[in-house]
Amino acid sequence: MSVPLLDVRNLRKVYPGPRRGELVAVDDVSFAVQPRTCLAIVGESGSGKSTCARIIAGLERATAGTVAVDGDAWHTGRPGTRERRRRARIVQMVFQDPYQSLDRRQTVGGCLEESLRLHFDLTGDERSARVAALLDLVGLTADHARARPRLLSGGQRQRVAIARALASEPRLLILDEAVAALDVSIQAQILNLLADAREQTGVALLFISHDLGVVRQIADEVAVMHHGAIVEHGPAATVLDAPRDPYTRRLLDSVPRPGWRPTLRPA
Ligand SMILES: Nc1ncnc2c1ncn2[C@@H]1O[C@H](COP(=O)(O)OP(=O)(O)OP(=O)(O)O)[C@@H](O)[C@H]1O
Repeated sequence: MSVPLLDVRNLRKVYPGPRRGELVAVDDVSFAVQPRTCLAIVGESGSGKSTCARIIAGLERATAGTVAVDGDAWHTGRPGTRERRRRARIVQMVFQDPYQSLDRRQTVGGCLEESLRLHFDLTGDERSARVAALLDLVGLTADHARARPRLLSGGQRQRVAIARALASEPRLLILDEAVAALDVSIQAQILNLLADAREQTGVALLFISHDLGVVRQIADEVAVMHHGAIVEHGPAATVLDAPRDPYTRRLLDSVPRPGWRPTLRPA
């Protein structure tokens, strides 16, 4: 088997807990992401998904364990500026709320240009052409390039956040609940655009979500997290259609299916 793009081994994160105790947020987690594939990490709120993502992206220190990219071991402490920039060429992250991460005073075009300036030595014309190509990739136009985030819808803002993340031509995009705040029809559009981006750029996806319906639409492989540990990991069709672990089954049972009706209990 070829060297994975991302290889996470025995990751552990312990936070100080209540009353001088410890809170084990991530407990001996291992997984790999192959180039050009999508691994989804699913689980309920508090299961440790975001903590794993933040450690891989260098936003959080690991207590123990290793993260290797292309076989190159990454120090799991907090990286310095130069190392952060080097890693940003390889791994980018998109969060749930793009409004928080976009500069409200900056136009969409300005935001993409800034990212390109940070990572590449391009002429003005080359940069403009790259901005146009990125906008096109995420289904936005030159009109959007002149707009500021407050004039955009939630879905459009998330498109901008994805374009900005793709500007550095990363090998891996980590999406942490990136479609959770969007309407179902907008979610579907964003998932389609991620599939197109994957096809066109070859970027691999680490897709973090509590929503198994969404995961079914995008993932090749699924890892299920519960209380900080991975309880099941395999091809998406196997995990979602023939789960072996009781927790995965419970998680799947709680997803509304077509024709599902809420049970009304008397008050
Ligand atoms: N900075 C922190 N300090 C202390 N505890 C933390 C911190 N960040 C996360 N935790 C705790 O670690 C556990 C895992 O949190 P994490 O955010 O990774 O879970 P999650 O599965 O991503 O859930 P969510 O989707 O709600 O963020 C939770 O119990 C959380 O309260």
